[in-house]
Amino acid sequence: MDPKYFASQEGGRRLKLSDEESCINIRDLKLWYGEDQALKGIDLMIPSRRVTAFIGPSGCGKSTLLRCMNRMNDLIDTCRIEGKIEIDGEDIYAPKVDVPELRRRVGMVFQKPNPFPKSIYENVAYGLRLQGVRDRRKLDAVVERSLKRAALWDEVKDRLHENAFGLSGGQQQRLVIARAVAIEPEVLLLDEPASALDPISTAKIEELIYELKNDYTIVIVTHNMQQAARVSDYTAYLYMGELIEYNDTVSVFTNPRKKATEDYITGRYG
Ligand SMILES: Nc1ncnc2c1ncn2[C@@H]1O[C@H](COP(=O)(O)OP(=O)(O)OP(=O)(O)O)[C@@H](O)[C@H]1O
Repeated sequence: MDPKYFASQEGGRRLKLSDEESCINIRDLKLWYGEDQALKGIDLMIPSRRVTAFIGPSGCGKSTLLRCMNRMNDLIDTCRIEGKIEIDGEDIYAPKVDVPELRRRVGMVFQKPNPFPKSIYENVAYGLRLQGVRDRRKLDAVVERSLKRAALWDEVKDRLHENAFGLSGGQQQRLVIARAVAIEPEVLLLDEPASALDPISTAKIEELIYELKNDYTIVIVTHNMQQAARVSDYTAYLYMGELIEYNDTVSVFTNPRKKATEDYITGRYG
């Protein structure tokens, strides 16, 4: 793969995990759905204000691992977790943790855009209204700023009060990202955010991810190897619930340490 494709090559410098400031620390994380173990002792440090991609074959545990980071797996009755996840040094599974507040800090965007059946404006203002913000000028400012952050403002500024379902799929996904950033999270978890979109919308989402990493720690699950190479600074390759390889994206794609990683990224797997 041509090095110019790699976001992490910007400015010709190679990123190094050991130089990074840690945002999320995962230690010996094990997870079961009933009797089935989906994560088998994951150790991973996710750096601040970088993009980290999870890649690996279907069923290897990418989404499960992502969902652990804002405790979305709490919603699954059969799910049991051992090990530790710290965000900014705080154990997110400690009993005192306020889970809704954790989910405000750690926003999530899914594969299929899921705007609420409300206007564009109200979708973005939603989180602030939940927090009790009533001041119209403040809401207006946050809606505008968030839509600009999500590179959607110019396309929707004249129809803010129309229903969000009138937007295209790609616009809806950017709206969902605007809704997530409106409440100022620290981390954005993106679970295959572009896999339901056409190539032009996908390119817009990728550009957006590139912009957003200045302000947020981003973790993205993707099936698309080119996408992982294009958008991420670091790549983790998972296989059957284990972390096989984790390094800066250029190294993983051009000089993987493990044969299993090489087989997967070159398409020789399966
Ligand atoms: N809610 C659930 N209940 C039971 N088992 C689950 C649940 N969610 C996932 N699993 C199982 O856990 C394992 C890991 O699934 P997960 O969705 O995390 O993998 P993935 O790598 O994200 O896959 P894909 O790329 O297909 O989305 C799989 O064996 C899956 O069947």
